[in-house]
Amino acid sequence: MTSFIAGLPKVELHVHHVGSASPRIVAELAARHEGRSPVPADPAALADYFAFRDFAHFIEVYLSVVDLIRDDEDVRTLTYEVARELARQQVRYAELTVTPYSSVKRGIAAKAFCEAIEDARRGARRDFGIELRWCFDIPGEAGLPAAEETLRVALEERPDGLISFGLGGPEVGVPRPQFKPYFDQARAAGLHSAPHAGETTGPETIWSAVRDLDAERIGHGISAAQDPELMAYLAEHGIPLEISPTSNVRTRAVASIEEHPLAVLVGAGVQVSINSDDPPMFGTTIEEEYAVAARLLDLDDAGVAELARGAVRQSFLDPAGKEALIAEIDAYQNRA
Ligand SMILES: O=c1[nH]cnc2c1ncn2[C@@H]1O[C@H](CO)[C@@H](O)[C@H]1O
Repeated sequence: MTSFIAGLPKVELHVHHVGSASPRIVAELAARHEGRSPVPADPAALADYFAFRDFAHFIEVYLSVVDLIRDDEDVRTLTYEVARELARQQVRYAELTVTPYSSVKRGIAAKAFCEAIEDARRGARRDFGIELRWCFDIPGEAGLPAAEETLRVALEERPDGLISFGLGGPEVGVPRPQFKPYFDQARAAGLHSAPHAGETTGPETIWSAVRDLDAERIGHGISAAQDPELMAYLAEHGIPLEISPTSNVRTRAVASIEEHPLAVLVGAGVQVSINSDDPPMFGTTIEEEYAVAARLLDLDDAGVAELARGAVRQSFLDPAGKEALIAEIDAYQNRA
């Protein structure tokens, strides 16, 4: 199964930009800012630094890594290296969650930021054969000013790879309805709606994401498992959940892998994709997440291939791109 997963052509629908920086890259950036950052400059020390007490602690640590990214060259290198690591694991297409607000606030001009990620996108296609798209997310903890700025960068810069609009960060104390006008404008401009909801709060946040933000896909959404009516709604309306099992354990949203609700959601007919979220921070990879999902769902190789096909169908890729990827998965599964 491990080698089947390793060779399987895959897509990633929920993976954060800065959260994907490898320990080597994080340590290199930390060394440049030594004495001015809590992030250790030794890759070996990062594993301890990435042990999270709870979700709030995770966000605190995440933002300390964001703080290491100071100029557009950092953004270019980070993005290109993230793509290299995804492609190495046979990820053919990834929708990367990018938070322009965090970089603009730290002094990187929006235009330079967007040029850097677009350079990396073209370079990654040329050098690694991977297609990247962007989900620009509002960091929820920064509230409406962040929503305003994220929408402005999305609409004014409109990088070619931009495909969706998101909302991340903490959910407690960050009600979703306040973001409705921003999602409405993003949707009107042709962007897909893919907010986080129900990662650290209950099903009511997912209902709100669906009703107020017109969500077409939900980041995490695991608390839907507590609400049969919501699961039926998500199944009926074809609103998939982007699931990252290890992330939920590492941020302590779920007490243990055995208690992860993935099987409950799938049993209720909800569409799911399997994703890595912030792989080095959670000590995981997309390959490992597929292995965990196979265990939780008791899947054989054919079942795992079907998970990968489901993620392609749920992606915001164009129909021809989806068809090509599904054909590639079929060919891999049926290889001699
Ligand atoms: O699992 C996650 N849930 C919510 N936000 C996350 C997660 N991983 C990374 N971020 C990132 O946290 C920042 C602060 O809001 C945002 O940049 C968001 O993309």
